Amino acid sequence: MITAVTAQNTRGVTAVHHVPPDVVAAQLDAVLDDLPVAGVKVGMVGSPAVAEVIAARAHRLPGLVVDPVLVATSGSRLSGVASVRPLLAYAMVLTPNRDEAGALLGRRVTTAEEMARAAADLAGPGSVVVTGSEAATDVLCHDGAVTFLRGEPVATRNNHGSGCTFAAAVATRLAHGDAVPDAVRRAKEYVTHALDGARDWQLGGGPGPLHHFRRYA
Ligand SMILES: Nc1ncnc2c1ncn2[C@@H]1O[C@H](COP(=O)(O)OP(=O)(O)OP(=O)(O)O)[C@@H](O)[C@H]1O
Ligand SMILES: Cc1ncc(COP(=O)(O)O)c(N)n1
Repeated sequence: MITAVTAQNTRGVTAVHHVPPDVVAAQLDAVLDDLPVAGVKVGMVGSPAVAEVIAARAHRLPGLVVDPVLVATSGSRLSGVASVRPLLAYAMVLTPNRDEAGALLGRRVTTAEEMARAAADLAGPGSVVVTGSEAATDVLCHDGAVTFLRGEPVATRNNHGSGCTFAAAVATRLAHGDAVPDAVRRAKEYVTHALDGARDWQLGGGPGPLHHFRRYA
């Protein structure tokens, strides 16, 4: 589903065109009315009206992973908190990074303890992973239990879309029937592998992408 068209490269976002809510609704209905949807990942939403369109169909969106995209790594604002809030109650897994968790809670989320508290406070019926970016330690709150997921930090500047990749991989594993903790663990392994595969790429003047198809290379 296209919710917004962005003009961006490794250095920044230069334009955003928001797709009208009725067109987003039509895209969703076109798929839901015809195809067996097994998993869904929501990234940049763009407007509260589009969030409402998605929320109104939440009962038809299995394995819903919500990545509350607010600001691009390059610093450009992509969405407001009001465009994410209507979806929180429906997320099977919510995947904010520290800044996004902080914006949703209205407080600083920086340290490991703050990440753990944020994951617990954001978790409701669904689970939450607060991601730790280059430190590679994420915090999962699932079924009321908080777990630290320690990864292997990859020394690279190519991390454009690491959070989007992670959330999409979680949704994919859920669609394959994994339980949430397994889906999150496998998604993290995939992201680490994809980051490592693009470690030395020189693409553009800013942070480049991950090697999503490394296993097929
Ligand atoms: N340099 C790195 N080395 C290892 N793991 C990383 C690195 N950077 C990010 N990760 C992992 O990638 C996943 C996505 O988290 P991250 O915090 O980067 O998301 P994000 O900030 O929302 O990403 P983006 O906004 O760039 O899409 C997490 O599992 C995190 O630990
Ligand atoms: C459409 C869209 N969605 C998400 C991101 C966040 O990714 P990043 O933080 O790596 O810039 C982005 N830049 N653009």
